[in-house]
Amino acid sequence: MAAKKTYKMKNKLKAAQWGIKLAWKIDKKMFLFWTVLSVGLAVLPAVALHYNRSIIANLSAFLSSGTGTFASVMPDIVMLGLILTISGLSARLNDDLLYMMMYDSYYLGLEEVMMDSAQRIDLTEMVKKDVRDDYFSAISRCGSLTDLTSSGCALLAKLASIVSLLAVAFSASKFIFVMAAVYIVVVIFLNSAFSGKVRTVWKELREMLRRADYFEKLTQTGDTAKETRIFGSAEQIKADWEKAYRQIEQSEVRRTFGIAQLTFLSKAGFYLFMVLMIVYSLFQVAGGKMGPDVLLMIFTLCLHISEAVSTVPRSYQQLDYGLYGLDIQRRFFENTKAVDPKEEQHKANTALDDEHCFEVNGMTFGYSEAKPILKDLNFKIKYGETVALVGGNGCGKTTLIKVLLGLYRPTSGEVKFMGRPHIDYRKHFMMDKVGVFFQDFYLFHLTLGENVGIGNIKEVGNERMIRSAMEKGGAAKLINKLRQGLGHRLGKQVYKDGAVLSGGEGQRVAVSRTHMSDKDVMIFDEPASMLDPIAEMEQFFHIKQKLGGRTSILVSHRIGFARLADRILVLDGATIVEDGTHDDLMKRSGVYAKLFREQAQWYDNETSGDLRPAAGTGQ
Ligand SMILES: Nc1ncnc2c1ncn2[C@@H]1O[C@H](COP(=O)(O)OP(=O)(O)OP(=O)(O)O)[C@@H](O)[C@H]1O
Repeated sequence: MAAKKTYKMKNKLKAAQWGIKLAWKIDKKMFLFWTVLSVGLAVLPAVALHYNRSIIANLSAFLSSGTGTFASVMPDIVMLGLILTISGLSARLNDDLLYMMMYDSYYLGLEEVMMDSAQRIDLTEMVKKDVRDDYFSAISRCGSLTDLTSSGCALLAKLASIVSLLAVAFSASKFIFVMAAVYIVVVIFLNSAFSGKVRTVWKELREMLRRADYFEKLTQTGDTAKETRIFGSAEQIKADWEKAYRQIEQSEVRRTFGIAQLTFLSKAGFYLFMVLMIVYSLFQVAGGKMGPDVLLMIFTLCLHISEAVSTVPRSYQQLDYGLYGLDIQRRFFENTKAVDPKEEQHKANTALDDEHCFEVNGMTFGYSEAKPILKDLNFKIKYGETVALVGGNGCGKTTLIKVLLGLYRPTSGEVKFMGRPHIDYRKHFMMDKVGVFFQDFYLFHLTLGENVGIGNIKEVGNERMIRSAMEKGGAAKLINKLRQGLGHRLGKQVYKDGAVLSGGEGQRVAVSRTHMSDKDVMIFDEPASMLDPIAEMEQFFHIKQKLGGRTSILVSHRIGFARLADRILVLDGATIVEDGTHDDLMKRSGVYAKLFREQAQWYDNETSGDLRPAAGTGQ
């Protein structure tokens, strides 16, 4: 138990250190300005109280016995006004105001840091579910740095205020000082005990809210409505939502009850403290040991102490919550392999091998250690060679492409690109050398032109190049079809008038994006799987032209596309079972020849209108 507490405390301290360093890097002036101002304003009430005592004595002497002139008490009146104004200002500078003032710098600053860091995370890590969960957990807490800076600043100010008020209390009465100190310790103890409990409940609550939100949206969004309506799964989903919601209610009750208990105890403590102080002071006045000026000062002092102490819980909880989020972020970014920008400068920017573009030696890869998707692969691809990857669904073709591109690191063995492992190159080396079409392409909510143009980011505004790429990718007709042509935005999620493209149209746009780039290595992974047969042939024709002399890798279930290649690699059972030219593999009568003959049969039968496979058709 004690070890667990020490571990938690250590992590909190590390998170605080990490957060302060980050805040310092993002905007140190903001941090310094508000800290100095808050602490400065926080000690002013104590200073004011100190002077207030003599001011009150002078004013009461002038009012009750006419001691002095109006002009002589004038500075005291002005001073009293100033003291009241400062106290008011000091009270206004609370957590909410600080959070608001720091929001722009630290909330948005942390979001930027997250976006930059995410770019450097190894994709092999990102496909792991626990890493992805941790990542979402980290990025959904971008307020944690603002929590730390604003509540940290507020707590520092409160601490300064309490210490300075205690000093004044000490000078007025030792008894008052001891009572105030006891009161402060009790309130702080209560808060630290409760805030841990409230945070645990809040953590559970977040998970439950996420789950309930998921089920709630399932029955309501257009994307899933067709499945829920046609298959009648809405009742099942609703039951899951109700279950998640019931858990939320129970959790909310516990959280609210915890906060109510804390508030009650804090308030009760405050009244008890005030009553004790007043009774004590009245006895002192009655006994002639204390003047009315001291009584007034003690009363004001107690109010100030209570105010400072009563707002500590909120700042403490916010700070604690911020540290919790920062600790998740710190651990995620410290434990996840990422490229260090400093290391970049020492990396290579030139190829090492002038014969082979890709070299794969004993390479094994799996999304989880237990189940390799690719096992002990060995092959080389020469510069200028066109290689087709062929194999059934799920055999690992797309995965192999991603490993060849260095997006995923092999579990064992090695992959070299132009003579070196990917990790040895600077980040931009691959981007400058490779143009790729992924079968799981993504269309951004940008304009049609930009969606194509980003294939060659330097030419993103070059309309002539975009139009030419769209001709080759078979997407040119879209320019006239969409009301705003190249300037029309895609996607309905973000823009009201965004265009929704069909699967085939989207694929044409994504292939056009690949035609934008003019790279040494071109990779096409199922570029025509959603196209009608004529468009498919056109696509293959333009790709063939594009390949001219470049190193290229083609993936397609259409054997006709594979025939564009100089060499064919057949994947089956996690390994390469055949490697050779079309003619070699047909002679071998293995997996490739079987695939080829089966596809040819269906084509022959389709043209004859008979869909039963015909026997004996072949090459
Ligand atoms: N991100 C991922 N996380 C876990 N497993 C994955 C992931 N992506 C793919 N897989 C698994 O890896 C295997 C190979 O997938 P891959 O997409 O490489 O096959 P493919 O040969 O390209 O298939 P297809 O011909 O259907 O496109 C599949 O069994 C798939 O379930």
